[in-house]
Amino acid sequence: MRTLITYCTLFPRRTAYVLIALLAAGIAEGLSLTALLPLLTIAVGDTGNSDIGQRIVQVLQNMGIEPTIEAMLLIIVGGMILKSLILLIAHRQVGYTVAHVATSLRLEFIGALLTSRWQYYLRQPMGSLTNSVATEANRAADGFEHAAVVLALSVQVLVYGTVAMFISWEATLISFLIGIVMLRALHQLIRITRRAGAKQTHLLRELLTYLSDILGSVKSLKAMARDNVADAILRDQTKQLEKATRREVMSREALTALQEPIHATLMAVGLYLAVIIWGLSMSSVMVTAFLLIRILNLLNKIQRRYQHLIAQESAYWALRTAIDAARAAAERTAGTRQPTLQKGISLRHIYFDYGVKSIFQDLNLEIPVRSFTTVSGTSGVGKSTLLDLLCALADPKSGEILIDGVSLREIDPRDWRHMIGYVSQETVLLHDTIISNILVGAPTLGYADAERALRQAGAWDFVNALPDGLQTVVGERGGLLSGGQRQRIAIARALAHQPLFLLLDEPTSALDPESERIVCETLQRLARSLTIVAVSHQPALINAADHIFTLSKGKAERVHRFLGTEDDAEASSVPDAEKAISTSR
Ligand SMILES: Nc1ncnc2c1ncn2[C@@H]1O[C@H](COP(=O)(O)OP(=O)(O)OP(=O)(O)O)[C@@H](O)[C@H]1O
Repeated sequence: MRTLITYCTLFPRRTAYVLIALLAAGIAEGLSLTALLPLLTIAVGDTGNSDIGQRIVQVLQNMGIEPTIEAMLLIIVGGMILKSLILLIAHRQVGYTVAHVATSLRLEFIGALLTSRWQYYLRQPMGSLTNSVATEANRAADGFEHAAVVLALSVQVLVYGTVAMFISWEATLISFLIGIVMLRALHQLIRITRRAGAKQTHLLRELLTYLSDILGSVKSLKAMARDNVADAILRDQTKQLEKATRREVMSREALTALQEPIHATLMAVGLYLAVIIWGLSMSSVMVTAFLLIRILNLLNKIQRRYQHLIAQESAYWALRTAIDAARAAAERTAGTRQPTLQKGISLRHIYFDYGVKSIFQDLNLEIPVRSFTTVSGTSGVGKSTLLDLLCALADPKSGEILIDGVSLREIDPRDWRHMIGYVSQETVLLHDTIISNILVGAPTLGYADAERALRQAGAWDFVNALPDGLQTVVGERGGLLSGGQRQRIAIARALAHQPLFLLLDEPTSALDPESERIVCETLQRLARSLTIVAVSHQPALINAADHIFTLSKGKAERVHRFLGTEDDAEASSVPDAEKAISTSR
């Protein structure tokens, strides 16, 4: 019931349209049925025994309609056609609304997720997110459809009930009482459906979470013939899902199967009361019986539809919880100062931790503009975290990051990020063309920007040599390209919108020496007009930088280039910076 009310309050206008249309349809149907009585009375020549029959005949005569069989039949058929037309409009409205519900839930979830804090986003399993967008949004929208039908059927029950009341209030009352008893008696099956639906929602999430994890590392598992472990787990989860689905099917079918015999028994009792106990006229009994069958049928239908709604409701609530959690983790949008990058970036007394794990303690770092800075350090020391702080994906626990002297806290993170080009450590490309991968999220850019960015990243020659050039589809996660090619496409993506601040996390780790040389030269050239910070272990890249820092014990240490004797310099085939770094360690 809570879901039913929630749907109505979430989409009040659309629910109201649907209900008005269905109410009109119910009235049309009710009106055409009342014409049955005079039709029957005329057919059996029994007008004298039926009050209601006489009254309707009189009303029709007042309207200038002679109550002939033909006229009655026309009224019934006309009413039914009108009803069908109204139902068509109503059902179309329901269909459109169902699509709208799915779309708005999806957009709400995606919107909440994309504006959530990076640390929250990181903790979400990919499979669970895709399941929410695909499966849960659809199931929740199906739930809305069932809710709308439950409401519409309830309206129809009211219409029928009202019509039936005029004919025999006793029979109507009895049939409602009987209907309520039936609904209560079969409610246990609804409970089973609710549990089975919730189980399916939970299992679908687990299954898709596991599946997407496995698909992410399927190559290494396959190479070691260990994919059968994944197979076994996926099989087990799929079987459990089937079990839950069977339970839902069983309870649904049991409800339908039990409704029929109970219905027939109750009808027999109803007829007995009407004919034998109350001694109603034959025509009234026939119409009453007809109306009672309709009422009980409608009540049965309501219960069946309600059961469908209950089977889907857990998907809606799971999605709602996910949306609310993402909203609660929304990243700050406060900050009104417009960022500039004319002077430099300063990190002052930065403290940062991931819960119990402390990463930075009193970190201080100066990054001058139009320069190339590299940061190195042992694995896990916090190099990527430093980049996260610089692009405001993480906030320091204390201390300040100053952009041209303005605290990053006073700047809207999105305004700041518009000025940033970022190359992540793991190069994951979209399953799309090279040009789409480069221009993604930047609709104002075009072919010329992509070509310039590819040239800057030293990737133009290999892309141009491909049969489809920029239109080459790179495959799942860019799998049809080599690691080095992927990395250069990622660098081109970061350069496409001509950022002022370029952040690179191990940008040359997958490159051959020649490609690395090209990228280093590119970065040195770019550093004349923009500010670059690269995290790297690669001697060539470190050596190409203007400023070199190492991270150690939560602090940054400036590494000065080794200024040895001429002999030392000549002997140095290992990059100077690397020597200096190893000396400083
Ligand atoms: N979201 C997170 N939640 C908790 N701990 C994290 C999170 N991200 C990173 N860490 C931990 O913080 C430490 C620093 O991680 P970070 O990725 O910044 O290191 P790194 O120096 O870039 O390492 P590598 O060179 O191996 O990439 C690591 O020990 C890591 O396990």
